[in-house]
Amino acid sequence: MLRQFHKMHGLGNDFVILDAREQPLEMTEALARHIADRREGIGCDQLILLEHSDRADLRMRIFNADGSEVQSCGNATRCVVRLTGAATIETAGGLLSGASEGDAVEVTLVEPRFEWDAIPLAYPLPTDPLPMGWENLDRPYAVNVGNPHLVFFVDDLEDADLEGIGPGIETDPLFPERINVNVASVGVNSIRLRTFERGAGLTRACGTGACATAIAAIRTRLASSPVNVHMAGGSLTIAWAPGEPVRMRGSATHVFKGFIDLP
Ligand SMILES: N[C@@H](CCC[C@H](N)C(=O)O)C(=O)O
Repeated sequence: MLRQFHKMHGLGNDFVILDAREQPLEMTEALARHIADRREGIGCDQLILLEHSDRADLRMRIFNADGSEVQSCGNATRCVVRLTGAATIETAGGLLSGASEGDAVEVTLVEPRFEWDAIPLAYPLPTDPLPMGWENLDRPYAVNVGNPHLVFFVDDLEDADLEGIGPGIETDPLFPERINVNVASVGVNSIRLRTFERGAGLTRACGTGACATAIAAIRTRLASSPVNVHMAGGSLTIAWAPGEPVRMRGSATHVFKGFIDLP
């Protein structure tokens, strides 16, 4: 059956968005991987499936390029708010909200979690920081913002071979659900960030990575809220205070609309 899709991106982190609210669609890991494949399918970092929700304006399901279904995606949340006008969005990572404001979209994600079993880790360890190291990356902060992140603060962003070291950290048995890996350097209330995403590899920007990194920086007083986070694809403004959900503001871009033949 021919289905319409939207290609969108948030700061170069790109998505195929399929709206299955009227016509349900059974998504499998293999089908998601095929659609996300840049040679065989349409190509994207994440496939986003919109479904009906009883709790919110819509339900957003997120599939990484490797086909794995995950809980949250900050950049896609802004894209879905822009595309549909939804004010509330149900995800596996929690209930989110958002609104378009001129060229920008502001979304409120969830309250971050820091406990070892909420990250989750395989066994109890402190998470602020985690007393662990991988090659020249040491003592990351672990933060769950709906999905799991590690944040390494470094002096020189270019020193970290994130592409080389990312897969080993992502799949370390310490992280039973795998993990997203962020490397960041902090300037005067601004952060430079690179992210190796679980199930997708290096991306041009990661919204939840920016949130997790800003939260870790605010918590450790390296930065104060709101803070600008700069990534290869552009910048986001992140606001957070302890005990509150994290807020993210940035662009969401529609690229084109097309049709794909799906079973
Ligand atoms: N690009 C995203 C995060 C997508 C999911 C992530 N790779 C995971 O597995 O948790 C973002 O903008 O937040």
